[in-house]
Amino acid sequence: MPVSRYSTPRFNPYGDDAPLGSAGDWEAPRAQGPLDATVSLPGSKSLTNRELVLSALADGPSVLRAPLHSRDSDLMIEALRSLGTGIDEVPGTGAFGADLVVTPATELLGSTTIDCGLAGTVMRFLPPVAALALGPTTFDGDAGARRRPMATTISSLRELGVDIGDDGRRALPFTVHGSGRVRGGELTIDASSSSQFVSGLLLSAARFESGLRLRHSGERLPSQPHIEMTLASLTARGVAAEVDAAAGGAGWSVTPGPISAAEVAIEPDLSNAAPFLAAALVAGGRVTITGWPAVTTQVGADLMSLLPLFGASVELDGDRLTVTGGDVIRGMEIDLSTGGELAPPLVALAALAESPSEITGIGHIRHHETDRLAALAAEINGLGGEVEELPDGLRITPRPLHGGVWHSYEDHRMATAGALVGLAVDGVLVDDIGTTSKTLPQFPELWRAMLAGGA
Ligand SMILES: O=C(O)C1=C[C@@H](OP(=O)(O)O)[C@@H](O)[C@H](O)C1
Ligand SMILES: C=C(OP(=O)(O)O)C(=O)O
Repeated sequence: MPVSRYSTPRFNPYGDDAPLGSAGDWEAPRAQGPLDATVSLPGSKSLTNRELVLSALADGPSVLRAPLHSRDSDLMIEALRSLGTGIDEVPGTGAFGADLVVTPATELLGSTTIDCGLAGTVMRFLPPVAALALGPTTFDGDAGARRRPMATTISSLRELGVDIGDDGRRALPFTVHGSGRVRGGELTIDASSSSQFVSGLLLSAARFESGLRLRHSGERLPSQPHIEMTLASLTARGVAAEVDAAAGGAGWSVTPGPISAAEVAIEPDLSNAAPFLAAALVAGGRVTITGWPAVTTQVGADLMSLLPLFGASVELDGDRLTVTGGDVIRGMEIDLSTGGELAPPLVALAALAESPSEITGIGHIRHHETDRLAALAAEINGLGGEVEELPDGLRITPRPLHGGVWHSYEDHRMATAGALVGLAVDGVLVDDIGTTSKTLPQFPELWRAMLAGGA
């Protein structure tokens, strides 16, 4: 199995008792005063990995401009290549590496093993693609990936007539025995633990013989903007994909037909902007992110309304978004069900606020890279904080924090949340800052440049 340039060492957070200051810990820099920084960020993980999949299924070669290059996008590229897709690097138009030319395979071929790492987008978006390939494709990933929910992907494909072996598996590893065709049709699934179950099916559905009429039936549907992103990416490539009005917002249909080749410019990752923008609240001063899109389906755009709730002021000037910290960080009550991936930095902010907060609607983030509710509570409480786990969120009562090891749990957003706390607290040691390579390998440099007032 190819080893990604961005692989981080395997690490069991629950077994680790590394002493303070052990080799590999990253001393989170303290802010020395108010910030005045401009930061440019690499491309969106969610957009890059969707466009890679759609390009591989398209009717001709596509070009991705300024795509993300990180562990998650590397894994997606390697997986699609191993199914026969041509993916070539050409000189980049962005500041963060090569552009990509994606040439679809004449016929997708299985007989391969796909390493999903810890990438939800790889493990949920590619099994339907493997079903369209000829031959067996085995999916596996990190130890943490084997704990992430996959039952809905497996049962969906089985209901659409795809052979996934008969060993009753509900998680990685499993093998999709692709026959080169998927029947498609009507399907009802429970996507309450991840919107990626919906997106994964929709992305391939135009290539199913009957397309797909999909419904969600379950107690909640998290991360709906990510489903809107999937629909928008499909329609931009000429696919008839829409919300099924009859299903009250919890149904979608995709008509069978070609997926157009396209030249697509990938927007900067607005969710990765969260710790940088939140830094202006923690340290004071202001942080500007460049390349902020005027129109986007990225849930990170919600930071424009979320950060003012904590006391920031926000100004969009052309494509530059500036967040300026207020006198204090205010605590607040928010339902974050649409943007669970923004929870780690916002919980870190809440721990540094002047009054308590409750962040709810995010029970599903127990199934992200790690159980983020448990991890955030453990790490903040480990530094003297008071965070209580709720069934679907966290209650955060700010307390004076002290230094110590902040565990990353192989979770990029846990690592960056530790960096945010470390801006305000002496002696915070993030044990695995390298895990930010999942979506933002440049994080340590960009963070130091932000503190130095750089770009
Ligand atoms: O489709 C996507 O690109 C994503 C969907 C969301 O997943 P969940 O619905 O599992 O939260 C989000 O949290 C994740 O970071 C990326
Ligand atoms: C939940 C996340 O990732 P994944 O795409 O692996 O689900 C995330 O990036 O916050």
